[in-house]
Parts: sequence; C-alpha cells; structure tokens
Amino acid sequence: MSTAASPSPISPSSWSNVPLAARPVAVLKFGGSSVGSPETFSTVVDVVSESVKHGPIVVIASALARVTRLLSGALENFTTHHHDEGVVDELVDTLRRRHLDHAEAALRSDSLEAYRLILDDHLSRLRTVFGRVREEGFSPALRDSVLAAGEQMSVPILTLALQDAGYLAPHCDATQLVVTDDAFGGANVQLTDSADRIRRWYGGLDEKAIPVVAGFIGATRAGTITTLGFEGSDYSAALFAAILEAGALTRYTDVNGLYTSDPNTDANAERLDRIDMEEAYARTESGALGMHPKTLRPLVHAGIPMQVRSILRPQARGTCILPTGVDLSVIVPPVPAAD
Ligand SMILES: Nc1ncnc2c1ncn2[C@@H]1O[C@H](COP(=O)(O)OP(=O)(O)O)[C@@H](O)[C@H]1O
Ligand SMILES: N[C@@H](CC(=O)OP(=O)(O)O)C(=O)O
Repeated sequence: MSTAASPSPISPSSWSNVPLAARPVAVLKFGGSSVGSPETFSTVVDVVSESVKHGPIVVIASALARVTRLLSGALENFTTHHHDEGVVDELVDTLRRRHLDHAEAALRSDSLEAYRLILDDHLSRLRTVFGRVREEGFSPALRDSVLAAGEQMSVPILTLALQDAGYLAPHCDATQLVVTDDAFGGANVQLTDSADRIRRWYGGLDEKAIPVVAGFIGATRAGTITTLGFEGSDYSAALFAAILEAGALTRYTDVNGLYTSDPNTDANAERLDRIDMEEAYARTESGALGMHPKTLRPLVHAGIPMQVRSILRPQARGTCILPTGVDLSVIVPPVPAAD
C-alpha cells in the first residue's frame, strides 16, 4: 500500500477572501451509475429531497453512465476514419435517444419540452465541435469540448426533475465556476480563482435553492472548456465541498462504500465501514479506491469528512472517511440507522 503523506491542513478561508454567508450541510455527488438509469435516477431525486430537510445542499452530477466513454470513442473513430460524417450522425442519434428516453421517464411534459430544446442545442454544438475537428484537425482542447457534452446533457435532466418536484433548482454553469489551466484532459484547478467565483456564486443563490452543477468540467480564464480527467466529478465535488466549507461530502455510487480492492473484480474485496482520511488519501492517490486520484486533496485541506454510499441501497451506511478528530456524528445528512 502507498504511504503517500497527506498534505497539511490549510484553512479553506485562505483560498479566498470572499466571505461565506452560508455553508451547505453537505455536497452530494451522483456519478454516472446513479443518474444513468431511470430507476436509480428516481432514487437520486428521493435522496436529494430527504437530504435537503437537514439544510442547504449542493449537488454535483456526472454524465449518464457510459456517455463520456461513448463520446471519447466516437471522437477517436472520427479522427482515425477520415472524418466520417456517419460516425457523428450515429453518435448524435444514440445520444438523442438515450437522453430523451431518460428524460421521458423522469420529467413532466412541459419540462420534457424544455429539455428537448436544451438537448437539441447541445447536440448541435457537438456537431459544430466535430466540424472544427474536421477543419482544424484533432486537438486536446477540442476533445475536452466533446467530452464535456456528457455532463452538459445530463445535468439539466436533474435540474428539471427537481423543479418538477417543487424545488428551486437554478441552472448552474460549471465552466463559469471552475477555473483551470489549459492542461486539457487533466486540467489543474486554479484554487483561488475558483474559490472566489464559487463563493460569490453561492452567496448569490436563494437560500432555498438546490444548485446542481456538472462535475468533471471547468474552463480556462479565457473561457475554453477543459476537463479534469476521468472520474473528475469526484474531484469537482470535493472542491465544492472544501471551498464552501460544507459539513460533509457524500458520494453516491453503485457499490455500498469503499472496499479493500474493486469488489466487481475481486471476490475477496472487503468492505470498509470507516477509514481515516490519512489512510484513504494514500490509497486514493495510488488509484486503489475507484475515485479520481485528486479527490481527497481538498477534503484533507479542509478537514471535511466524506461518505461513500450506494444509490442501490440508499439506507445503507456505506463507508465514512473521517479526518483526524472528526466524529461520525458530524456527518450530515445524518448516517441512517444501521442496516
Ligand atoms: N476500492 C474500491 N472500492 C469501491 N469501488 C471500487 C474500488 N475500486 C474500484 N471500484 C469501482 O468503482 C466503481 C464505482 O465507480 P464509477 O464506476 O466511477 O461510479 P460512478 O458512476 O458512481 O462514478 C465500482 O462499481 C467499483 O467497480
Ligand atoms: N465524465 C465523467 C465520467 C465518469 O467517469 O463519470 P462517473 O465516474 O462519475 O460516473 C467523469 O469523469 O466524472
């Protein structure tokens, strides 16, 4: 096991001079496996409804399961097969069908109509990006614009579903909030700029709002879209939690917490009930916990606990990652009764 020492704690208030008028009780992150099927999507809405009873929350969502990979594969195909327009047509058809099927199951009719327009807009932008690849040739920057489309198409479904459920769920644009350098494909977040923007944005929201923000994506200061690397939504969620000094980060996924190794490939993997932040940090940085390697950095700095829970068993406790001196009881939304 890696023994990477965790960074020393730095108060998040040193990242930004923008004062925080309010702090979310939790940031909830829903990965592609959670937002990716109609069944688990309805559990996402239930979990949000339950969580918000305990105070303000911020939601970070990924692309629907497998969509980022689909986008990446199609771009590779397009680039290596002489810019075959058929690849783009097939991609757009598949994405339209997948997202509309999902939205039809999740949304009321007027929201569905609104979503159709949003989806058409993103699909037409996607075609434009492929057009640029044909004209200008492949570049990592254009690849990020393609990959970002997954979150850009998924997040509005959740926002509209929350509005249908009676919540104030404003449209939020991650590219206006997460400032990065131009290391396309694995961009580095500019902490101070991002913290300033995120704190100002959060301060301007209605206190009852449930913001849903796309994970995985950001933009350079000049406004060019970037991505944080695969599974970057985990990292986005941790950044928002640290910058907004949230009570906790809860990551919903398709397994009931963290295991000693990948439970889908190792029959001997053992579930961890709780794990110290230091220990989890070392294992995450070496890629052993199935999360973006940078996920725990902001949480270590800010001393914020994290839960990893299953969207398939939302009542189950999952795994708690606890910074030194932080008690399980601070985790909000509260840990449900033991299963
Ligand atoms: N140590 C680990 N503990 C738990 N899950 C792990 C671990 N290592 C790898 N994984 C894998 O991570 C997957 C969840 O990550 P991911 O597929 O990115 O989900 P999500 O769509 O929720 O982000 C699990 O299904 C599991 O196969
Ligand atoms: N675009 C997604 C792709 C992905 O892996 O999503 P998730 O692991 O959250 O389902 C992301 O990197 O965040």
